[in-house]
Amino acid sequence: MEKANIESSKHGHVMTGGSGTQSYAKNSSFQRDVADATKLLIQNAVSEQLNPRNFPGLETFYVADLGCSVGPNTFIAVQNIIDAVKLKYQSSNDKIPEFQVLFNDHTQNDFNTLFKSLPLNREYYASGVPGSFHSNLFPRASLHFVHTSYSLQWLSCVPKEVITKNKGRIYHFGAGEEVTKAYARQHATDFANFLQARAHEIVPGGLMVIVLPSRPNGVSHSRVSFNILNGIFSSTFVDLAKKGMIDEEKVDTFNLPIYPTSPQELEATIKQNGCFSIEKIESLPKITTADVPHVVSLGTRAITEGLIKEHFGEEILDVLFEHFTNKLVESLKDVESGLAVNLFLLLKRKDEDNTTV
Ligand SMILES: C[S@@+](CC[C@H](N)C(=O)[O-])C[C@H]1O[C@@H](n2cnc3c(N)ncnc32)[C@H](O)[C@@H]1O
Ligand SMILES: [Mg+2]
Repeated sequence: MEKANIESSKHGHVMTGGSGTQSYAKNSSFQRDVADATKLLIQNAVSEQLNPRNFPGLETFYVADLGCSVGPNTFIAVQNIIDAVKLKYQSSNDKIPEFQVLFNDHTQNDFNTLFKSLPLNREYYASGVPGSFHSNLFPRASLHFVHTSYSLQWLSCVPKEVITKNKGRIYHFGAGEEVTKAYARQHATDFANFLQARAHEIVPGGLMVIVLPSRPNGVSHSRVSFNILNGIFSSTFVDLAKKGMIDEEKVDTFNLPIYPTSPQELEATIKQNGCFSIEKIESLPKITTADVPHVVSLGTRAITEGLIKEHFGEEILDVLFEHFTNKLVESLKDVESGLAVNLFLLLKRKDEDNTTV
């Protein structure tokens, strides 16, 4: 029995490193548009919800970006946060603190590329923090602002029961209720662990912004663009297996550990955790990037090729993504006809006795 896909996600699957033509850095313009779309929301979040008086005499303001990858998007998000915090301190006549930014991702993330591309004129100290954000990464009550964008759709692992049930596809969409429910349960468990760790690390009155692809409440998975796209990606593998280019059994045992959750699912876990108040939960304005098949294909490759290489071998990558691009020429309209909802959540850490600060 193949176990590669569980084990690989245990070590943590990372985006394609470096700054070459197939790197995440060069193929994540959609995620950059998401970061740009959050600028105003972050500004409002800080202006309305961050109170410098909660941190009297603060010398250093700690910002963490979780699942930062290699840049440049993380630098955009971090700058948006720092600009907003400076503005808030200025307008309330409080002394502006220094900023320490903690860039987190899995251990295998290409932190070298991240460090080499740090903005030269940055107004913050930078450190890298390796490890999974599903567990504790920072000391108690040490963070003032946590940000995470397009990372919390990743599960810590493929749910065990899916390995044997999800034959003939690499994604939960279309696999039936049982498989989808297993993914939903895994996401809820992972998110609960994520929140527990952040509750330990974020200072009372500290803020957390979570941005992620999502499924609107009550909407079937089949109407969500994110799922339609991954469904087409999944059928690319099946086509290659039919042509004898990859092993059918390998397709059965391969599963993408990603799940677009709904506001309802997130809210239930946040309430259960009890340490955060939900200050905002809303959809981002629609990202209007013109989707072009080869751009979408390259973007998908920069995100998934590490996982695929490990399971199927490097030699299938070029032909797989060429076929995926060709399929998208026909079917990108199906993705575009679905609902593409990106969620913006603003949480605030309650006081030690769990009253809202
Ligand atoms: C699509 S990238 C998003 C990167 C960046 N935030 C952006 O918006 O461009 C998702 C990132 O989340 C990271 N990631 C996924 N699960 C993680 C975990 N459990 N702990 C830390 N990082 C994780 C991946 O390694 C990857 O770099
Ligand atoms: Mg499978």
